[in-house]
Amino acid sequence: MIELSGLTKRYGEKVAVNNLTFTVHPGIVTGFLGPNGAGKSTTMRMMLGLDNPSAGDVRIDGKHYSQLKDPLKYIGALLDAKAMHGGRSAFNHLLCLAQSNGIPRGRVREVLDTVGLTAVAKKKAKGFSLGMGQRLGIAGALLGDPEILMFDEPVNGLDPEGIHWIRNLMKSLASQGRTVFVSSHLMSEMALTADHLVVIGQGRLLADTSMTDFIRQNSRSYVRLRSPERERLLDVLHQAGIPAVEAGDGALEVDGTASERLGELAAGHRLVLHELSPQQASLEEAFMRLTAESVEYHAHSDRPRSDHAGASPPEQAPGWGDGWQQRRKGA
Ligand SMILES: Nc1ncnc2c1ncn2[C@@H]1O[C@H](COP(=O)(O)OP(=O)(O)OP(=O)(O)O)[C@@H](O)[C@H]1O
Repeated sequence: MIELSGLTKRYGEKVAVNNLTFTVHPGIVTGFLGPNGAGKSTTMRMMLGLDNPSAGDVRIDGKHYSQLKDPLKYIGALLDAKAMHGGRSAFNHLLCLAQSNGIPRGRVREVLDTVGLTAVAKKKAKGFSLGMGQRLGIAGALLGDPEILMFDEPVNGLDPEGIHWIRNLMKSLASQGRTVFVSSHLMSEMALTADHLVVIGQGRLLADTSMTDFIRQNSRSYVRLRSPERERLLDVLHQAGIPAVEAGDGALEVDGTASERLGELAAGHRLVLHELSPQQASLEEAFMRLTAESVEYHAHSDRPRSDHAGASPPEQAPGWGDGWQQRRKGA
């Protein structure tokens, strides 16, 4: 596992990483999220001993990175796909890494095959596309067959087939009991890959929780109902003491009541329903809500809204009808 304790990095006045304490556990994929400049890469660099902490500590299986003998056998990382000697072939790049870490030559061919670069093994890395460079970086991470893997933006530049491949690779590495720590700005991809999330903003820890709990805690979940007898449905809900919100497209939205109960209530009153669908915000919405206050760099025309996926929508939010106002006033 990877253990961070009070990890801090200052660059002059700038506190890039601020007192981070969390543990990355084996057997699951842990996603590492944060807005631009939140401190993700700096944290990963310190995990790999590429930067020294200003304070605090990070340990890999109880040891500092510098104490690891043949570190590629403990932890493999993809940080920067371009961080390789462009004049070397893919094979020779990996061979150099292997030789400096006591890894047999045969393993180079294995990982080239795993990442699908066997056909271009003799080609110089400087001629590689972004996606090929990512694959070569991933091959380097896998080279020592390590128990811990760390990927910074691994799907950057990969085509859809490549994205699918890296997703399955990370899941299968975790299912083998390995520790997988991955950063990405692609929320839809992260939602499909990660079991657990660590979220930081302006260097500070904002969340360390399961994917399911993260979305539940940072978004609004509700049930959408549509009926050709909308007014009668509203009456039935009202009589049952269940507040409903008008969705704007003719549907009703109900917070805090399970879809099963709503379905049974409608059936009990012989009401036809055309829709009964539990809704959950996406990871992207939950992320934007949690990190809205921590976003440092944003375009003015697209300023993130702290209420984006709010459990308490704003009075003027589009799609929120009078029902919400009435419910709030009546609450
Ligand atoms: N060598 C450095 N010198 C000065 N400031 C730095 C240095 N490296 C990083 N920083 C600053 O530290 C902060 C965190 O940067 P970092 O690259 O770790 O963020 P990040 O979360 O990886 O961002 P992104 O998602 O944009 O890649 C930023 O404000 C950055 O400008």
